[in-house]
Amino acid sequence: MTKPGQSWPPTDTEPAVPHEDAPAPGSKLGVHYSHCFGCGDEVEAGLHIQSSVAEGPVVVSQFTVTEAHQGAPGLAHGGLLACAFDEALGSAVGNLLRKPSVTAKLETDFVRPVPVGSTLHIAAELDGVSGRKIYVSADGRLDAADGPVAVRARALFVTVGFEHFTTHGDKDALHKFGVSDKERPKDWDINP
Ligand SMILES: CCCCCCCC/C=C\CCCCCCCC(=O)SCCNC(=O)CCNC(=O)[C@H](O)C(C)(C)COP(=O)(O)OP(=O)(O)OC[C@H]1O[C@@H](n2cnc3c(N)ncnc32)[C@H](O)[C@@H]1OP(=O)(O)O
Repeated sequence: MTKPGQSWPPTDTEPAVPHEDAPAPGSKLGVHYSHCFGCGDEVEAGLHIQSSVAEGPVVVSQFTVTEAHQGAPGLAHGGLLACAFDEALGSAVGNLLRKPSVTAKLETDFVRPVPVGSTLHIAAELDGVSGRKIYVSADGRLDAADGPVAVRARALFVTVGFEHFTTHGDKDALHKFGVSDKERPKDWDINP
């Protein structure tokens, strides 16, 4: 998406201001969908990422690499690491801005190998908003919040209407996300 040295975000943006109903710093974030490969508790070989809100427009997540996540023997698969970042970045966008949004572009830099048994500490920060476009980036550190950086990611999310999920996915998507028609206009900004 961006070459080394190119500025980020790649366009003029407004600051990303958390929604007034966004969970407060310190809040633990629950599973957004039990069958989500990133966070769902009903996906046995999933990533089981756990996230919470930090200070600033930041969400911190932990992902522990298991044998189910290998590429090379004893090492995490790069595509699964990208998946972990998609989830962590999406969690920051969805929970802080409370706008239904999807990943349009995801860029990852793999800086160090990530062994099975290690825990990635991912800090995802909202970098700016330009209309429907939300720019967000993250660092993943090995085994501690101040450990060495193993993976970096940058992404563009694009805000969509809830019909994106009900039209292209499951007609009961809203219900499965735990978003009721009644709360939707108040709690979710769907007309950016
Ligand atoms: C999941 C949300 C749940 C919500 C409710 C519960 C919340 C719980 C809280 C939180 C947890 C969430 C955790 C989830 C984590 C995982 C997220 C994923 O993996 S999502 C699946 C993968 N992504 C897709 O399947 C998208 C497929 N693509 C599309 O549907 C479309 O292409 C879409 C919507 C991205 C854009 O299509 P258009 O027709 O609506 O809009 P156009 O005009 O094409 O794009 C808008 C702007 O974005 C730019 N843009 C679009 N794609 C771009 C790209 N690849 N690179 C650069 N710019 C791009 C365009 O140039 C345009 O910019 P200009 O307004 O003209 O300045």
